Amino acid sequence: MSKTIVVYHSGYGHTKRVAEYVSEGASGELLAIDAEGNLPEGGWEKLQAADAIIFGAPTYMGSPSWQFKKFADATSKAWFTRAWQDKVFGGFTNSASFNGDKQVSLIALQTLASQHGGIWVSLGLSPANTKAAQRTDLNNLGGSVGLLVQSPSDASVEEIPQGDLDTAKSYGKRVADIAGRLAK
Ligand SMILES: Cc1cc2nc3c(=O)[nH]c(=O)nc-3n(C[C@H](O)[C@H](O)[C@H](O)COP(=O)(O)O)c2cc1C
Repeated sequence: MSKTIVVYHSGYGHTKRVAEYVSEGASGELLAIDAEGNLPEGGWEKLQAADAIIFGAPTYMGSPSWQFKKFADATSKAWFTRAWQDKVFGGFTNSASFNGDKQVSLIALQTLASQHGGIWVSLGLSPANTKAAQRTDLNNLGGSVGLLVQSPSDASVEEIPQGDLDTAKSYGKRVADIAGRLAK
């Protein structure tokens, strides 16, 4: 079985809840970036041992949070030795607006994975974009590069649309399944 790590930052808990769904789908392990942009003790070793790494960050002012960016810059140590070459990668972002410039964050995560020589996994779901589509549907936000989640600005952590959370679980499973196939 492949080993997936979901490494994420969350300022107010919403992205953390999304990360939990992604991790559940992947049968993976969560690794939180703290409020100072640092990993806990042993975090880098966990990432090194993973077959798949899934990046997660809230979109703040049109890009991943600065704490995630601090982590991203710190991955340059792994980059120098090509330590993450050919690992499988995925990524997700969560923000308040339906659009909210989430795609900018997602492309930043995809670019980070590519800098490391990683194999990026797309969302792999058709969009639910008909008149009948609802927020309980899978991929109602119509993502393709990776996972998009919308948490309304006045929503509690428990009020994130269920369709987005189900999409998160499905995406985590997809990344882990692909990592499993490549690990054979
Ligand atoms: C500093 C800051 C900047 C934000 N910028 C955006 C933004 O550019 N687009 C958007 O849709 N939401 C934006 N939001 C809303 C957050 O993305 C949203 O509340 C998200 O659920 C926060 O996730 P978290 O609870 O994991 O921190 C911003 C929130 C903060 C605090």
